[in-house]
Amino acid sequence: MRKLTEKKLVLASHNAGKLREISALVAPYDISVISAAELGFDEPEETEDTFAGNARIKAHYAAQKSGLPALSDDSGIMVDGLGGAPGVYTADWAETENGRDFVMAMTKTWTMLEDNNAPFPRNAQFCCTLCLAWPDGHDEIFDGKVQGSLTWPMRGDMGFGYDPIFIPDGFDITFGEMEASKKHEMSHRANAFTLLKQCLT
Ligand SMILES: O=P(O)(O)OP(=O)(O)OP(=O)(O)OC[C@H]1O[C@@H](n2cnc3c(O)ncnc32)[C@H](O)[C@@H]1O
Ligand SMILES: [Mg+2]
Repeated sequence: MRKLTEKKLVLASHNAGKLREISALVAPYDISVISAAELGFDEPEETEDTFAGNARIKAHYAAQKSGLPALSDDSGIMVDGLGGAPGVYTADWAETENGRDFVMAMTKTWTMLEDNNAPFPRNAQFCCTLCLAWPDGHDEIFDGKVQGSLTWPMRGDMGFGYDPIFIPDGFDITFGEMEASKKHEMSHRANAFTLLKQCLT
């Protein structure tokens, strides 16, 4: 496993919620971060059908363009009652002509469960794959998950994406109602980051 010796890292994501969370996770280390958007990079097409495949595309693209190591995050929610969907296509489910609409995506997810008469609890897991890639083509991949169940109606305006309908196991609040510092202790992203820490110390 390669360690990060460089003190500067590109965050290869265009999602403001992820950037906030990843920046907070990296903050205790002596590493300065800059996002792909701040560097003016466009978003590469996510053409793979796995989290790791798309995480690799994003991290290698930013590492090549910047000449710096880059960290990407590919993530999504897998709903048991929908056979694991939307999974890798979680962001795609929110796409509209006018940009992403997560209220619409959450409504669609819940409506499909209702239509399927899915049993309760409506279990789901958030998955996150982090990819740390270097300009020479080397990469390290780390996976994290968090189990929980879906609830309706939506609750809370913290977090982002599908957070308002996801209750992590052992809690009675949604990620949308959870303080960021708490989410950073136990989210799919935090769990993947715990493994990635080996590269930072
Ligand atoms: O690809 P980048 O630029 O990183 O940003 P993105 O939003 O397109 O990210 P993904 O392609 O990985 O799509 C994952 C989607 O899954 C959702 N998601 C991932 N992590 C989440 C979290 O912690 N809370 C809520 N929703 C999350 C969120 O809506 C994302 O848009
Ligand atoms: Mg994306």
